[in-house]
Amino acid sequence: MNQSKEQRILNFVLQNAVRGDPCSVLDTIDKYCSQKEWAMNVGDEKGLILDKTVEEVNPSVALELGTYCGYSAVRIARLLKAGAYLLTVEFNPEFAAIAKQMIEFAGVQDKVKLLEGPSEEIIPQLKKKYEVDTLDFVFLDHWKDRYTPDTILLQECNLLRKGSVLLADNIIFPGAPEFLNYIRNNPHFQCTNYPSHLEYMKVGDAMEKAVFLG
Ligand SMILES: O=C(NC/C=C/[C@H]1O[C@@H](n2cnc3c(NCCO)ncnc32)[C@H](O)[C@@H]1O)c1cc(-c2ccc(F)cc2)cc(O)c1O
Ligand SMILES: [Mg+2]
Repeated sequence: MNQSKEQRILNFVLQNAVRGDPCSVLDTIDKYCSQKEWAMNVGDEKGLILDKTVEEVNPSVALELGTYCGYSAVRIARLLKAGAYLLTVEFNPEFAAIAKQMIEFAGVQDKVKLLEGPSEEIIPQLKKKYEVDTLDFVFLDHWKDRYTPDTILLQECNLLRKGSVLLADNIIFPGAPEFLNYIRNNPHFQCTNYPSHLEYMKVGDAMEKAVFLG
């Protein structure tokens, strides 16, 4: 059975990156996906916006929706302070298995909890089953039509507190128009747009930051 693209990305990392060095894992994925096979990692350009936001928030508890191969999980986890952790949610078992290996190879496994399942099932379990009080930072990068329902669900589950920061990928391409309309017209969120480019391409894209006002 021939390999998946995601398996090829992982193998390229295992063979070319430095074990325990998150930056080398990120650089190696970016090299593979810009030179050999495009993949939907947040990438190096939008990755810098993600980095700056994570550094600004300095979260104790972070959530990511849509792990995929683990690129942004490694990107976020490498910046977390001692004792802080990232919960990342992925419902495709093949991608989850790849991301697990990616996270372990990068050496950030002690800061990352990979939760396998659909976000709409996992979010309501975060308080009781995963002992979360509130979330300091949320990175949305899963199916674009799920950004809004999951943002509503996070509020319904009392997982956001005054100052919680959401960062959403792909505002322009593939686009999340319904989410943009929801979040920009919601008086409980203060929004900021960060223009950029689609990963590994010259196509325009953007990220949207939304601070929960309580
Ligand atoms: O579609 C994009 N991302 C989706 C990510 C999905 C990942 O997240 C997982 N996932 C999805 N929904 C859920 C869920 N809950 C919701 C469902 O129950 N719960 C848990 N996990 C979930 C999937 O299994 C994948 O691992 C995208 C496309 C382009 C793109 C640009 C240009 C092109 F030409 C083509 C594509 C660029 C990007 O940066 C992109 O992020
Ligand atoms: Mg994306």
